[in-house]
Amino acid sequence: MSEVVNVLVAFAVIIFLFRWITNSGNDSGTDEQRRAATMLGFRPKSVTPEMDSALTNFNDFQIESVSVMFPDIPTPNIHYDLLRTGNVELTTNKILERGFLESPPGAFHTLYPQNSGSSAQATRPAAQGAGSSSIHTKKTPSLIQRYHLEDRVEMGETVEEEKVGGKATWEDSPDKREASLKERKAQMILAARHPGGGFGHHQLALAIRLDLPGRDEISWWPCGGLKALALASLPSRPVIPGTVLLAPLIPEKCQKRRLRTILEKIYAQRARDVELAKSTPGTTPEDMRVYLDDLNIAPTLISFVDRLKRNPGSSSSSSIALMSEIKRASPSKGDISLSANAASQALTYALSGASTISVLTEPTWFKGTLLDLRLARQAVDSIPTRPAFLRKDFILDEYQIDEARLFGADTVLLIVAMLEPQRLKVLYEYSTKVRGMEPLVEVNNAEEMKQALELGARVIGVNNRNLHDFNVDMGTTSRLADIVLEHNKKSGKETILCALSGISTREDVEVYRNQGVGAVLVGEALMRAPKGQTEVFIKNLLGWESS
Ligand SMILES: O=C(O)c1ccccc1NCC(=O)[C@H](O)[C@H](O)COP(=O)(O)O
Repeated sequence: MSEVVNVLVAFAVIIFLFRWITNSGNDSGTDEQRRAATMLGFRPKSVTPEMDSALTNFNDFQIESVSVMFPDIPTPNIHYDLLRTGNVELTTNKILERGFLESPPGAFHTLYPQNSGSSAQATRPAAQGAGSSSIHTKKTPSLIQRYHLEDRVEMGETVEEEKVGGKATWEDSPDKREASLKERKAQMILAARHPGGGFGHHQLALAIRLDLPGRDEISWWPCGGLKALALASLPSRPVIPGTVLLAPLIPEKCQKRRLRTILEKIYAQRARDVELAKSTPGTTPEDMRVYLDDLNIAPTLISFVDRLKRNPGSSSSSSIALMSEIKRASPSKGDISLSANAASQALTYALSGASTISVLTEPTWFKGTLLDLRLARQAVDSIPTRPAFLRKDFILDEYQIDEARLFGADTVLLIVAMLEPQRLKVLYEYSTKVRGMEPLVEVNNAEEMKQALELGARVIGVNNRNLHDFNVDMGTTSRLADIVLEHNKKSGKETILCALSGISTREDVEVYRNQGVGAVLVGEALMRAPKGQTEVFIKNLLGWESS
């Protein structure tokens, strides 16, 4: 009997699933939505009309809401993330937690081409017909009206900022909690409104909404429930009154919490740099495609992996290759060698036996450029076994991989700590499959190492420097070396393990050599070698004196 019931239940579940799947297929929207889903690889969420707005397009409103709080984040990134989340709160949370949002893929720009006109135009899907956008014209009450604060405003009530910034207390009954919450909201509105006699309406509305993910959760929100206000205080241009007005409300501890690490700052700056380059005539993504695919004018490519296996010590059983870096400055050390000439430095490295020349092309913190890469490459181009060139940068977009190729790189750096797994995979595949370059995948711990191995990376660099706090721990590579050796043994693969950062002595190199490390990347120590002594320094460092 129970078997019959089981079969009936199973049958009912199958029918239900079948109907659900087929119905959701029917619901799956217009041709444009289906096309967008196919091109983006996920079904874009329609944007919900969740807040009052004088703006007529909800998409715009949501993007604008995030954008005023995070002017550092490029608008396309915000738009792309909102298509995934469909929700301002989820997107802002993501920015708070990670400090950045991924750049959208090329398909996004085809669907949502940038338009110099109104933001409404700029953010609407290209495929969408004029009549399909939502028009929201309803006149909405102000925050003062919505929270019934007219009388308090009339009476000239003021609220001290410190009072608002205090920690939320957990009241012992639902009624008291409700009342306390209501009062907190009222105080936030009054405090924000009072000093300047006005505030950025939708910004504050958003702050209040974010402050209440669920009534019962308020006591667990960070910073005493003022998370949203902390958002509004992130470094920004003070264009909207609410932004400057709200900033002083943030308790000091919250401000500290929200300080971004250097890696996050570099990411945000690089994302802006990429958007600028993409929108500059002559270097648009389409121009890059023409240079690389139609005209085929990128300098010739060599195999990074093969080149790493060849070095002045390759005849010995424990050979170790050198990746020598051109690095004028760094966030941790400031200026290192501002007068360095990339071309002459590259020639010296090549003649000293380097397998790879790593060129830092990041301008703001490292004082490098793509021109350095191009000239360094040109300086050694006639050497028959020239070193491979690594574009050492903070790669977050396929566009930078195209730039790298065009300026003469044979490989690019992909930093696991900086990229979401899916994005890392996309960039890895783009580099290998589309541009023919095996990247150097950088990791800093066992979790990231696992990710790099799952990716199938053939060259993995362990950075001894923690890019969030600059701490250099030379044992980092040593601790992770076994994972790679084990992986190689099991898989029969030959993943090359590289040690990055902090290497300056022969002893450093010897330790790694004995641990099966295949290459060391050295920057500062080489850049600081006395003039004319770089070649001697390298030969001594790698133990190549007799070669
Ligand atoms: O070098 C830094 O201060 C730094 C800070 C934040 C992100 C990256 C950073 N450096 C990039 C590197 O990984 C190094 O340039 C490279 O490994 C060489 O290191 P070193 O030999 O110590 O110059």
